[in-house]
Amino acid sequence: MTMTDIQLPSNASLSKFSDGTELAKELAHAVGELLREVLANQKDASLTVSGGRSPILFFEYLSRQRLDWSRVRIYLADERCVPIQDLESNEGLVRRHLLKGFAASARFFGLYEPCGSHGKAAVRADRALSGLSHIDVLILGMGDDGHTASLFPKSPNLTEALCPDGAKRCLPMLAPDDPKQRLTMSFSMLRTASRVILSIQGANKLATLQEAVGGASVDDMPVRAFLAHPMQIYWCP
Ligand SMILES: O=C(O)[C@H](O)[C@@H](O)[C@H](O)[C@H](O)COP(=O)(O)O
Repeated sequence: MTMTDIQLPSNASLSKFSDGTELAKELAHAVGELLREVLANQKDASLTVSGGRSPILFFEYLSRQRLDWSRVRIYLADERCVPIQDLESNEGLVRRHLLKGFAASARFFGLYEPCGSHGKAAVRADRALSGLSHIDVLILGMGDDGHTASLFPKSPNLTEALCPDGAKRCLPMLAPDDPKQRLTMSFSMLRTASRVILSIQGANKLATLQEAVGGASVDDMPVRAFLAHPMQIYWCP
């Protein structure tokens, strides 16, 4: 499949990079620019990032961006219900690879704290997000199944989590692979983002994007919910 094969909606743009290093550098530069632009017009900026394996290099480069990080609030689009020390923890990932260098002075708001049950952890996170009225910059990833954040096809609560006007900011979700218990920002929370970048790597995800663009069911591929909104897509082989 060549890059020109994908017919994106008019509100989406696709940028191709030679490899993961170039993508990470360019994405970090672009996010740095976006945050500086927000901070030129607002007293602070909210950045919401996704976890997984591919953002690590992006986080490292983003931490080297020179801006007033003390005015940036960093949130997670989703989290695995594991201790921070667990290598699967997105909070652990952000603390190791992003909250350092110039970005060390940013304020970070984690999603997961052990509190008795998956449902209680989600209620706590939902309350903790009550101070987040809107997202200035949102970085999403995508799985081969078309999930984004932890909005997984077939997960319990998916219908509520995808409701555009849903009351909840965070819900408990189940991933098909371990750790299954996840917390995710809801679509109604994520859709407040003024600037959305989807960052994906590899041929499989390009094929998934093609499938997502070519279909309509958001339940089957939750990433579709975001394709109706302005979005930049960063991709490398
Ligand atoms: O916690 C997570 O796993 C992410 O938020 C998730 O939505 C991720 O972005 C995709 O699963 C892609 O993950 P990779 O970057 O590891 O392929």
